[in-house]
Amino acid sequence: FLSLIPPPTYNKVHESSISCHHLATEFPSEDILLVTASPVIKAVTNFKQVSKTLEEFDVEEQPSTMLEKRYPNIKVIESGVKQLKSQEHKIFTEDGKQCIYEKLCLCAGAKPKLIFEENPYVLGIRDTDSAQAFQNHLAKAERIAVVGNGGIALELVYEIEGCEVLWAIKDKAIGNTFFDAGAAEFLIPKLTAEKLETAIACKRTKYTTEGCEKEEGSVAAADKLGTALGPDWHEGLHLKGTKEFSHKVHIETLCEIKKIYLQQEFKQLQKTSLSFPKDSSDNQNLWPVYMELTNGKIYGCDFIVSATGVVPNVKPFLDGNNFTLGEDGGLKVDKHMHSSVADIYAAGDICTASWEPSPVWQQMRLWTQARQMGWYAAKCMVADFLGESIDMDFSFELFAHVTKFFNYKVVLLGKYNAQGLDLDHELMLRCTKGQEYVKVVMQNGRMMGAVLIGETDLEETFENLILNQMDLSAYGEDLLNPNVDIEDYFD
Ligand SMILES: Cc1cc2nc3c(=O)[nH]c(=O)nc-3n(C[C@H](O)[C@H](O)[C@H](O)COP(=O)(O)OP(=O)(O)OC[C@H]3O[C@@H](n4cnc5c(N)ncnc54)[C@H](O)[C@@H]3O)c2cc1C
Ligand SMILES: NC(=O)C1=CN([C@@H]2O[C@H](COP(=O)(O)OP(=O)(O)OC[C@H]3O[C@@H](n4cnc5c(N)ncnc54)[C@H](O)[C@@H]3O)[C@@H](O)[C@H]2O)C=CC1
Repeated sequence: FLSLIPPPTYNKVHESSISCHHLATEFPSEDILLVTASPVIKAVTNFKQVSKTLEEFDVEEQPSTMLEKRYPNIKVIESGVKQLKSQEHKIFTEDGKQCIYEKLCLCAGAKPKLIFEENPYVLGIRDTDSAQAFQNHLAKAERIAVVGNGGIALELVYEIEGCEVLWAIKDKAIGNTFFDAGAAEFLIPKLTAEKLETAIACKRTKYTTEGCEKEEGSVAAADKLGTALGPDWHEGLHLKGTKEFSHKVHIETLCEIKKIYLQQEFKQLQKTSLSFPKDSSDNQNLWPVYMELTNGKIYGCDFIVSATGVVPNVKPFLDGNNFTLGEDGGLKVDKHMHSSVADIYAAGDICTASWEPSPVWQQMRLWTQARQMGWYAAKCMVADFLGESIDMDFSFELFAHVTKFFNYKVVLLGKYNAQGLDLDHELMLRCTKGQEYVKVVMQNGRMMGAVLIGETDLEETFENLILNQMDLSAYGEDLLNPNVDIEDYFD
C-alpha cells in the first residue's frame, strides 16, 4: 500500500472491501490490492444509522468487478493467500502470484468451529456454498439435529419447515449468546406457533448455485472458505424438509453430543434410539446417523448441523510470523487495529480486540463490528501513513447490535447480559406476552445494558442513558413504566 514500486509488484490491502473503499478514496493515485479467496465481494447496502451507535443495513453479494469499476485504483486478485512472509513484506497466493506490500490489513474472517470435524454427516454454515449445500440436504431430510445455542441455531430452528428438528443445547434456556432465560421464555411460543408471516422478498439473490451437487452421499461442505453470510442470510433459501408440517422442534437442554454413530456402526452395536418426542407416527427405525447425548439419550437423524461458534481464520498467516494471538485464537490488535507484527493490521472476525475497552463494549463476531472495524482500520492505516494521530472510533464506545430473531426485532445494548459485571447489578423487566420484552441491566443506579425485543422504540433513549451514565436511582421502577413517557425525560 502506497509504495512507488511499479506493477506487477503491487501495494496492497488484503480483503475487506469496506477498508478498500476508504483507502481508495483517501489515496486515489495509489494501487490498493484486494486479495480474496471469494469470487464475490459483500457490499453493504441500504445503510441506516438508527441512532448514534446502532446501524441497520443489508448485505449484498456483488461481483468484484463492481469495486474495480467504481475505484480505478483498486485491483482485485481472486485467489487465496497461502503464505505470508512478514519480514519480507510479501504475500503468496494459491495461483502462484507474490505481492509486496507496504501496509497490509488481514480480514480473512473465521471458520465454523465444528463438533466432530471429520464426520461427513456434520455440517457447518458459513458462506453461500455451505448454506446452499445445507438447503439441498434439508430438501431430502425428515429429521435433522441442530447443536449450539447462538445466532445460527436460533435462526435455523425458527426458519426450518417440514422437517423434525432436534435441538441440543448446553444451557437451560435457548439463545444464551444473545439473551437470558426470561427472553427465551418470551420467544418460545413462536417456535410452536404456525408461521403466519409471509416470506419477505428475497434480498440475497446472488447465491452461488454452481457445484451444489458435488457433495452427494455425505453432507460435509468443501473446505474452501467463502465470505460469511450476513443479516437475513436465509431469506434467499428455501429451508424446507420433506414433510408437510410447519414447525416441529424438540429441545434437549443441558446436554452436549457425546458420540456420533454412522448407521452401520449403530446397527452393529445393537443400540436403540428414541423416537421423536410426543410423536406417535414416528416409525422410521434406521437413520443415516445417530447422536448420543451426554444425558444418555440417543436419537437418529438425517444429518447434524453444528452451529457451535467460530474460530478466527489465522492459519495461512501464522507460519514464520510472530503474531500474538488472543485466547480465542484471533490476531491481537491494539486500539489502532494494528497487530503485533509491523505494518500488519487486522479487522473483523479474524482479530481479537486487545485494547482496554469501554466499560459497555465487548467484541462479538458480527457483521456490524466487522464493518466498523474495517472502516476504522482503514482510517488508522491512512493516519499512520500520514503520521497523524487518530482517536478511537465512536462506534467502540457502546456495544450495539440490532437483529431479528423469531421475526421480532432484537436490540442489544452494552452489557446486555450483565457480562463481566459484579454481582451488585440489578435487572429490571417489562414484558407483554407476544408483543415486547424489555430488560435493563442497572449498576449503582446507572444503566449498563439492555435487551429490547419487539417494537419498543426505546433504543435511542436507552443508548443515551448508557452512554451518558446518568444516575437514574430517582426514577426507580418508573424507568420501565409504560405509562411514563420515558423519552420525554431524557431525550
Ligand atoms: C449464517 C451466518 C449468519 C450471520 N448473521 C449475522 C447477522 O444477522 N448479523 C450480524 O451482525 N452478523 C451475522 N453473522 C456474522 C457475520 O457474517 C461475520 O461476523 C462477518 O461476516 C465477519 O466479517 P469478516 O470480513 O471478518 O469475515 P468474512 O465475512 O468471513 O470474510 C472473510 C473473507 O476472507 C476470505 N478469505 C479467507 N481466507 C482467505 C485467504 N487465505 N486468502 C484470501 N482470502 C481469504 C473469504 O473468502 C472471505 O471473503 C452471521 C454469520 C453467519 C455464518
Ligand atoms: N442475527 C445475528 O446476529 C447472527 C449472528 N451470527 C454470528 O455468526 C457467527 C456464527 O454463529 P454461531 O455458530 O451460532 O455462533 P455463536 O457464537 O452465536 O453460538 C455458538 C453456540 O454454540 C455453543 N457451543 C459451543 N461449543 C459447543 C459444543 N461443543 N456443544 C454444544 N454447544 C456448543 C455455545 O454455547 C453457543 O451457544 C457468530 O459470530 C454469531 O454471532 C450468526 C447468525 C445470526
